[in-house]
Order: sequence, then C-alpha cells, then structure tokens
Amino acid sequence: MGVPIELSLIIVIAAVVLIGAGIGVAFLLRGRKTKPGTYTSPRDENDPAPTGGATATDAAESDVVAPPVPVAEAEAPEAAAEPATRIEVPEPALGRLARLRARLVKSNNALGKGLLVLLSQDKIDDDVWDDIEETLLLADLGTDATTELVDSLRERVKIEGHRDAEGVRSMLREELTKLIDPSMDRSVASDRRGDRPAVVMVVGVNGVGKTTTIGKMARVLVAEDKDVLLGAADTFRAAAAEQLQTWGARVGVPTVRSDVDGADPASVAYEAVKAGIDQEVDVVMVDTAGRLQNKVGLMDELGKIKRVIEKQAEVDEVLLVLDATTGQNGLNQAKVFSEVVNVTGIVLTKLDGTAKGGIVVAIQRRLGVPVKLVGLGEGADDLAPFVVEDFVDALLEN
Ligand SMILES: Nc1nc2c(ncn2[C@@H]2O[C@H](COP(=O)(O)OP(=O)(O)OP(=O)(O)O)[C@@H](O)[C@H]2O)c(=O)[nH]1
Repeated sequence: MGVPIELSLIIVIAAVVLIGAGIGVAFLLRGRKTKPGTYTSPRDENDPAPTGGATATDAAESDVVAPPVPVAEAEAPEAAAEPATRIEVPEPALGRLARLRARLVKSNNALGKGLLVLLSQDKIDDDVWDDIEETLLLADLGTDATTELVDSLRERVKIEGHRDAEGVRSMLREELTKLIDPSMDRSVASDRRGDRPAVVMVVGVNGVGKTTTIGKMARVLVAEDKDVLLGAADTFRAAAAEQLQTWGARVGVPTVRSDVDGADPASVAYEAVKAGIDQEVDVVMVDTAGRLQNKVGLMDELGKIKRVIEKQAEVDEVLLVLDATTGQNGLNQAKVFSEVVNVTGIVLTKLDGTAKGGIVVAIQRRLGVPVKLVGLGEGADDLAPFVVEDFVDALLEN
C-alpha cells in the first residue's frame, strides 16, 4: 500500500524544517512569560559576531563568548508550553516555615536538648562545662564559636547564678542568636536592577542540591509574583538541564538550555541572561555543574562563566549550596569557592538529615557570608528563608 501524497509531502516539509533549524543544537526556551521583550541591543558593541562552535577553551582564552551554535528564535511561550502541563501554584515561603519547623526541631534536637539538660543541672562544674563544649563541637559549631559561646555562658552563669529551665532557655536563646548574627542581610537578589533582571548564580560541589534548590527557589519567587527565567549552565551532567526545565515547567518558568551534551556552560549562561534581558524578567537564575573544589580547571571555568555573564549584566548574587550533612568538609569547599567567585550567600541543604545544625554558625563565621536559605527535605516546597530567631527557637524546642 503506497503512502498518500499529502502525507509524504508533510514528512518532506517537516524534515526540511528540522534540518534547517539544526536539530539538537538549538537552545530551547519554554515557559510562561508572554510579554515580548523591547530590549533590542542585548550584546555589547565590543562583542564579536556570533560564530559557530565556540568552546569553553575558546572563550577562556579570548575571554569573550559567542554562542556555540545557531540560537533558535525565542518561541512564544504559549506555543512552547506543553499542552497537558498544569501549572502549580506554590505556597508562599512565609507560610511554610511553621510547617517545616517540626522537621527542624526533630533534626537538631541533639544540640538544643543537650544544652538545655546540661545547663539546667543544680551544679554546673567543670565536667558539665566539658560536656557542653563537646555537645557544641559534635553539632559542628566549630572550635572558635564553641569557645566563645562557652565563655559567655560561663560568665553569665557565674554572675546570674542558677536558673530554672525557662531561664536557661532564654539565656541560650540570647547567646545563640548573638552568635548567628541577626543583623546580616539575608535577602536574595530578585528585583530588577534598572533595565535588567537580577542575576543569581548557583554554585557548589556535586550532589549538594543545586538544581533542586533552584527549582524550589523558582517556586518561592513565583509565589512572590516574580517573573523568573532559568539558565541550565550545568552542561556536564546530561540530565541536569532536563531536571531544571521540569522544575521550571511546573510553575510556568522558562528555561534556557542547550541540547548539545557538554556545550560551553558560559555560552548557555550568557544566552540565559540575554533572554532574561530581552524578556524583561525580574530574575535570572543560572545553574552550574557540580565540581570538586580541588580541580583547578573546573574552578577556573566557574570564574569564566561569571565573567562572561558580566559582559551584559552584573551577577548580583552568587549562592553557594552546601550539604549540611557533610559538616566541616563543607567549610573547606566554601573557602575555595569564595576565592573563585565572590559568594554572597549560603544555601544549606539537607538540614533535615543532620543533627549538626551548628554548621550554620561555623560557615558564617568562616566566610563572613550569611546563610540565606535552608533546605529541609526533598519536597517541592521544602526550602525556607533562614530566619535566625526561628532557627534558634527550633533548636531549643523540645
Ligand atoms: N533530604 C533532602 N534532600 C535534598 C535537599 N535538597 C536536595 N536534596 C536531594 O539531593 C539530591 C541531589 O540534588 P541535585 O539538585 O540533583 O544536586 P546538584 O547539586 O544539582 O547535583 P550535580 O548536578 O550533580 O552537581 C537529590 O536527590 C535531591 O532531592 C534537602 O534539603 N533535603
């Protein structure tokens, strides 16, 4: 039986269109944003005309970026949206803190409970102080902070005398709050800066939860009525772009990505920010590949991604994602990352899986950078803004 002529024609036309578009190399853009951008001159005058085939090495050497491949026309989001996708309406971040508190209490009660019991004893002798110190060190508070806290507690107990359980609790609340420093700015850049979006880069070693965190953050921002665009510059792990796009699609946020495995991440980041400028979004969040902090080449590449983005817009926020369960090891990572890119905030993930909440204090002190968000589970809305008072209360709740 022959193929009907009409069908053959359709197949031929479809093939021509696909070849012309350079299947598999075009950047994809999906999402909810409908407003066409009015920004007509996204590239610097100094930037070279786009050429094909730029690689990470090319860009590193020349310190300029050109899209590695022909870039597809930005599809009208409605046209690109999956017809069957139902857009979720995420919860506001404020509402979720209360719900997540129970989890925080559970995961950290070793620290809070231990301290309360020890300090409520009738007689607090040197042995008790040693136990208190050990409790703090075991909770990953770090030696400096532990010494400081024990010294100030000792001083207060000496001057103010024995306290009942409630008195101990309020003393601990005050001292822990002081240690975590409530005066630090913990807001995440998400408002437009004049005629461009805020740009947020997310960095960290493999598997700490970068992609998941961006997905959760997109939800928080959508709940705050922001227009968000994601950039999948993690071109190292094949599934990462897909994973990011899926997170975005759930709340109608578009993702700029490359279909080429191992495409130049700086180029993808550049294109994402360009699309964010063109589409006049509020914030562009760029995911990057996990990297070992001791691999010089990969760390250099991270610096390059930032420089390339900055050809068209300043990077307003660099969030370093750290896994709370890795404890002090996270501190070493943090130090190396902050040497390569100017880290402006920490996201501490998997706090639900550790009793070592003291890492919050240690990291802040080591880096002088605030913990801005905490991950408290694998659920889509299990990311909470870090509020010092709430965190301390949760630590001290029974
Ligand atoms: N329990 C818990 N799991 C989390 C949290 N955040 C992320 N995860 C899990 O951590 C795992 C790794 O998350 P990803 O987002 O893929 O990590 P990544 O840093 O992007 O990984 P690479 O791309 O390999 O560098 C996933 O199974 C997440 O569900 C959290 O706050 N709590």
